[in-house]
Amino acid sequence: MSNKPLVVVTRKLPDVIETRMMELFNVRLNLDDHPMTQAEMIEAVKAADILVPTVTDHIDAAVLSQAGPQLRLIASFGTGVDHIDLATARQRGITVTNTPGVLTEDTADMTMALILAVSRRVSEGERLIRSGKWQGWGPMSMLGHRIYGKRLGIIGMGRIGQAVARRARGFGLSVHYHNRRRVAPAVEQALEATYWESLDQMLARMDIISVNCPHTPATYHLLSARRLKLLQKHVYLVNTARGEVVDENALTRMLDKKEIAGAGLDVFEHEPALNPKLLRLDNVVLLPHMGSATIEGRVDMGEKVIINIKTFVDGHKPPDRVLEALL
Ligand SMILES: O=C(O)C(=O)[C@@H](O)[C@H](O)[C@H](O)CO
Repeated sequence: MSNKPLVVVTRKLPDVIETRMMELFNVRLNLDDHPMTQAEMIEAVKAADILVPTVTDHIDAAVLSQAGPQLRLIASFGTGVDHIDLATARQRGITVTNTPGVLTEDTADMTMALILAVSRRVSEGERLIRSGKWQGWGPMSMLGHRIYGKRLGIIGMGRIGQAVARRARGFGLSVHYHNRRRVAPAVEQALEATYWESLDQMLARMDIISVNCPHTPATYHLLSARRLKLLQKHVYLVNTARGEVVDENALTRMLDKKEIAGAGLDVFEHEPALNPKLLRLDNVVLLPHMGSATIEGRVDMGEKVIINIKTFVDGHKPPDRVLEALL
């Protein structure tokens, strides 16, 4: 790539990262950090040599079909790439990278936070205090459920799923998992994790379910209405992965009818919109997609984007290339 490539960044990144990028590349920033419209995205792919999008940017075939021939790299700021049409990018010879690993621990922490928040009614208690209606301690008030000794079923045993498993062991949970492939025996032993080939059977036997798999065509509505019905009445479901993995309307109906005990949701099918009924349910903890939201994580993600761009610009294969086949 000849002189300084034009790098179009679609959202606000940490100052230290933007400064570094401006030293290295010819950068166009999104100064007011508004989510780009499709028209703005099309304008960006027409101009950019390198695009740095985030989860709020839909890089679909319609957008990519308008990309200029100079667009050679999409260096995504984030791990999930379900907002990018990878097949069309590959057809156009556009390399796609992401930022895996650097937000694993933060997202696993938030998963545990949601498991504790929903099972111990943390948000409800906080709302009661803020409502001014708290009458003081009562022996039977705000009773939740113990998680120590319970069975946790993790869907997706990649980096984040394994980080959740490590934490869950610390909380005295027994760890179970379903994944496309069984993890290495050494990893399973280290995590004291039990593999379930049948997702249906695992769903029917767990106390807590954590969704930690990527959203791909194969995992869309993996937790369908039929599968959600396999969950027992006392179960808590937590999702810090992608909303599209769960049939949100079916889940909402079950939560409303107390067919499961509760849910902790950080992601939704049509973010930022969510099923309005969820807002009225006490047995649901709702978060605005902040699973990985730490300043340390954002800086680390930014540094990974810079390394991916620099190696690409220097004519080498970037370290975090997204290979469709692996998804
Ligand atoms: O990495 C992901 O896949 C996420 O969902 C979040 O951690 C990111 O913050 C977001 O994607 C930024 O683009």
